[in-house]
Amino acid sequence: MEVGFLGLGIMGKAMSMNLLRHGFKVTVWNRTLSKSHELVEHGASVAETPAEVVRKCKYTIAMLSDPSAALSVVFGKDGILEQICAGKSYVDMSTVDADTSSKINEAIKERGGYFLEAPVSGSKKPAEDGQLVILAAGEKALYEEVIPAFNVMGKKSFYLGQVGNGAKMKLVVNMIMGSMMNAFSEGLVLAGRSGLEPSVLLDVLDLGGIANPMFRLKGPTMIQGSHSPAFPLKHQQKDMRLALALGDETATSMPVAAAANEAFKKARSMGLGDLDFSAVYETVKTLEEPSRNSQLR
Ligand SMILES: NC(=O)C1=CN([C@@H]2O[C@H](COP(=O)(O)OP(=O)(O)OC[C@H]3O[C@@H](n4cnc5c(N)ncnc54)[C@H](OP(=O)(O)O)[C@@H]3O)[C@@H](O)[C@H]2O)C=CC1
Ligand SMILES: O=CC(=O)O
Repeated sequence: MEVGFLGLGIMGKAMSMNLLRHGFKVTVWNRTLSKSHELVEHGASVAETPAEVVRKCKYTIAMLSDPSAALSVVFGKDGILEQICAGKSYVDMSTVDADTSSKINEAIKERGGYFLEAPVSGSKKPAEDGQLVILAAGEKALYEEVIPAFNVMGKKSFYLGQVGNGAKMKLVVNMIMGSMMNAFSEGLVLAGRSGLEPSVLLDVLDLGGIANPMFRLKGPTMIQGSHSPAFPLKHQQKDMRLALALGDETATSMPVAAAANEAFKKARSMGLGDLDFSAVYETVKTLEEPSRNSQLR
């Protein structure tokens, strides 16, 4: 199967590498050309524009940062719309909102093409290991056609119905994850400030009913103050923002998510946006400092 792949960031690089490893013929495009070099060493071809990828490939997959990137690659100069036509398909795996996905779907359908949204749950390591959870929605026939590619990139694919449902499911999941990360960060800080050993807290958590892979994976590095990016904090904040907008639309009160979003915004304002989203821990530590200092004075 020949596929195009747009966006070779943390996720796109790992996902396209998996496709190559499993025998897919892959043509890649990335805004910053240098990121395609490693893929080329592993057998990928490079295209100069998203339009060129679509011209060459029946199926084009995208993994881009946010709604504005997703829209510009479709609607911009040399974008997807310039070449999409009957018999060609576009699968956007970026995390965006339902409105963005719907705009893309309508434009592609107008030109006779097929569209599937398919955001993923799982981070850098699951992407490298082909263990993502794929949340697809849109053209059912296309979903069935691209299952071989999904099976390489993920451990489980869900088909969720009409376009928008994949985006919504992903935003709900990441809203929960971002809120959990904030509670976890506060717990680690609280433990330390209470004279407890944060590493022991990790052991206690891991044996109880709220044990989870995220605490297990991120806890030890967070304690060390190391936040090498697997899931960049700026993207987690984008997801909180989009989830809160979904909450606005559906009149869903989400005070916990709103507070978590503020913490991620604070972290971005501190210049931590390109670090892992676990860096919100540093914000919690900093926010605690003033009252702590005044107590010490
Ligand atoms: N990292 C993770 O753990 C996960 C991320 N996601 C989601 O996947 C998507 C990608 O994430 P990730 O790989 O981590 O992000 P990165 O920041 O590592 O990569 C973003 C990609 O988008 C491209 N891009 C950004 N803006 C534009 C633009 N205006 N036009 C064209 N290309 C653009 C970048 O190109 P360039 O190299 O030129 O900057 C890069 O290829 C996001 O939507 C994220 O929320 C979902 C699950 C897990
Ligand atoms: O979107 C991030 C993830 O880990 O899933």
